Amino acid sequence: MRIDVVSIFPEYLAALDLSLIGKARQDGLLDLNVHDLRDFTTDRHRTVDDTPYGGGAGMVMKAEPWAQALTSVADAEEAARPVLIVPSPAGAVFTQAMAYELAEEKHLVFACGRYEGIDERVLEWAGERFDVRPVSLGDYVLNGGEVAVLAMVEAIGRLVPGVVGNPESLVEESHSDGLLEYPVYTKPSSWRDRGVPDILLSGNHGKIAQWRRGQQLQRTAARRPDLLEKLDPTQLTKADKAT
Ligand SMILES: COc1ccc(Cn2ccc3ccc(-c4cc(N)[nH]n4)cc32)cc1
Repeated sequence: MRIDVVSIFPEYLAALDLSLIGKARQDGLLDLNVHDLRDFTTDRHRTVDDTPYGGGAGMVMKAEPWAQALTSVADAEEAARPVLIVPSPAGAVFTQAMAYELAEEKHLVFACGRYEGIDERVLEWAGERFDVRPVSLGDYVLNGGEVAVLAMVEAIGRLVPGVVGNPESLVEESHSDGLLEYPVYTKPSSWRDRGVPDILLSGNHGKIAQWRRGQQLQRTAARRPDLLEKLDPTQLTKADKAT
């Protein structure tokens, strides 16, 4: 998978050189490139923003530098249009289902806005070359798109085959089956007078799986009842319903 990120703070994305995503880049599983939007300006001051039409506080990101930057990353030979993900407070909320879907794409481009956002005409213009997706990280306000891109690249990148050493670990995790994950424990078995649930020490893998599933359902009901309502009834077994 090829990933291009455009930002006026490319150093913000340095975290993508680390850990799992960093190793995937070294291994050639992710062809990840970060671009400085200011490299696509033509004036001496490398201007990327200006005052908003209609007035109001703050500045708006100018269209032309974005058009130059996006044109330079849109590989003309590509058969399918790359997906252009534009983090925005006004976007569709990013979910694990979206991460799975985007992990299938060959080329993702992320446009990190700042200030009060990007001139809307960029998203309209980009629609000819890209599958444009405004995406929100959640219902809270950030100062720009970079934090959202770090989160999305990690969530998507880890689903690309070969990135996570043991694909098994992707199966039983929060949101992969629509539920929150069960509690986990490790040595020592007694820590500051707190023990580990006996079932986990029993070696009875069937009972352990049953207990873990029950924990998932209890946690989801307590912390995220909205997820339970979304569950397809066929995803709940008779035993689940008895929990
Ligand atoms: C009109 O309201 C606002 C307009 C812009 C901003 C600052 N800003 C500029 C670019 C940008 C990109 C993404 C986000 C963002 C995404 C999520 N989930 N929260 N905030 C914020 C962003 C704040 C608020």
